[in-house]
Formats: sequence, C-alpha cells, structure tokens
Amino acid sequence: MEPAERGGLIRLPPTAAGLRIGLYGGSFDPPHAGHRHVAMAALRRLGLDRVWWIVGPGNPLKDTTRLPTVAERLAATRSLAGHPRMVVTGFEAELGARYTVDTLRFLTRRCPRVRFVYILGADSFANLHRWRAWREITSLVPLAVVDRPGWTLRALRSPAARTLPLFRVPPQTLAGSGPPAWTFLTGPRSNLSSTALRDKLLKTLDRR
Ligand SMILES: Nc1ncnc2c1ncn2[C@@H]1O[C@H](COP(=O)(O)OP(=O)(O)OP(=O)(O)O)[C@@H](O)[C@H]1O
Ligand SMILES: O=C(O)c1ccc[n+]([C@@H]2O[C@H](COP(=O)([O-])O)[C@@H](O)[C@H]2O)c1
Repeated sequence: MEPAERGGLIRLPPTAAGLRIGLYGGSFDPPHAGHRHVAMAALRRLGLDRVWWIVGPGNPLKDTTRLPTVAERLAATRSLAGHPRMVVTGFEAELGARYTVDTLRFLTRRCPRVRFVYILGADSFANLHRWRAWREITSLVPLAVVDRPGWTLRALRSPAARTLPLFRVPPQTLAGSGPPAWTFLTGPRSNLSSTALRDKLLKTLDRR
C-alpha cells in the first residue's frame, strides 16, 4: 500500500485553514540545542503559527541500523522542544513514509488549506539534489534553509540553489509564497551536531 493510501488512518496534530506550519523533519539522534535554535529561528523569522517536528523513521541516505526507536527519540525531542508553538510528532513512521516527498504529498493533499513550509539546515539543503524526487519537493512546499557553520557556501552554490535562483525570497514573505520558493536564514548559528554528541557519549562510556 502506498503511504498516501495508508494516510486515512493517521491522526495529525490539529490544523486550520490558513495556519502557517513549519515542518521540521529529522533523525534527532539525539536532539540538541541546535535543533531548537533552527525551529525557533524559523518560527520567529517566518512568522509561523506552529512548527511540527517530524521525528522520522530514519534518513534513507544514512545507515540507520543503530538508530534508537521512534518512541525513544520522540520522548527525548519532546523534552527539548517544550514551547507552546512546537509540536513534536511521529506520524511519518505511522504513515510508512521513508521519503520526505511521500510525507509532503500526503500532507498537502490531506490539508490543502494549510500553508506548509519545510525547514532544513544548510547541510541538508546542500544535498537536497540527492533526495528522492527533490524537484517535486520544491514544487510542493516553500523551503526555509537555516544556516549552519561550515555549510553556507555549499548550500548557496548547491544544485538546488542554482536551479531555483529566481525563487529566493526574504524570510518574512516565504510562508505566504506559493512553491517553488526558498529562503536562507542567516544570523546567529549553532555548531552543535548529533554526531558530535554521540561521539562524546561513546568516549565517556569508554573511559568508565
Ligand atoms: N546546528 C544546526 N544548524 C542548522 N541546522 C541543523 C543543525 N543541527 C541540525 N540541523 C538540521 O536539522 C535537521 C535534522 O538534523 P539531524 O537530526 O540529522 O541532526 P544533526 O545534528 O545534523 O545529526 P547528524 O550529526 O547525525 O547528521 C537537518 O535538516 C539538519 O540539517
Ligand atoms: O527523502 C529523501 O530522499 C531524504 C533524504 C535525506 C534526508 N531526508 C530527510 O531529511 C530529514 C533530515 O534528515 P537527518 O538525517 O539530517 O535528520 C529527515 O526527515 C530525513 O528523512 C529525506
């Protein structure tokens, strides 16, 4: 069964026509303050009503054999995200969607009057051309790219940026723009990463 067909059974957080919702997908293994920085920057600078953190079943481009369960990552992400406009969800796994394009097809079909925006870090945007049906993704929702140390130039010179030069808009107009549209959020940045945190944890355990 295709993910969109399974969608009838999926319960989403509450939505309403015209609501501006940022979709923030990730592995969150573990979640960290850099993730919170990304979500808060998008919430404030794009004028969003909500950010839905989508704790996914696993990045299809990464080795996910050691990934903790969605339930474990959901619990950790919920305790980090605590804010009235942040909603942490695990519906992508329930939907059976491995690829972001499937999640976005489902959401835009299910909630046609909601203004969705997809939020991603500069490293993810720099590699967007490796995602399944990435051109379709850019036709489904506007993209908010949050700068990340070491990735600014690679993001701005990426295949996605070079394919959509005329569709770059200022942050405050993104959520009201129809796709394709993208914006690049500069300003304070976070150099935290889950890989660094996992490495640190392993070293601490080794020393014991
Ligand atoms: N410090 C950060 N600044 C900007 N974007 C970030 C930052 N950390 C994570 N992101 C973005 O958040 C999303 C989810 O990231 P993810 O859960 O993979 O965390 P990560 O720190 O990048 O993990 P890993 O080191 O395992 O790749 C991705 O779009 C990623 O680009
Ligand atoms: O759909 C794809 O091909 C695809 C390829 C790479 C990453 N993604 C999604 O991008 C989001 C961020 O991934 P990650 O591993 O950096 O947390 C997460 O929701 C992934 O499922 C999606």
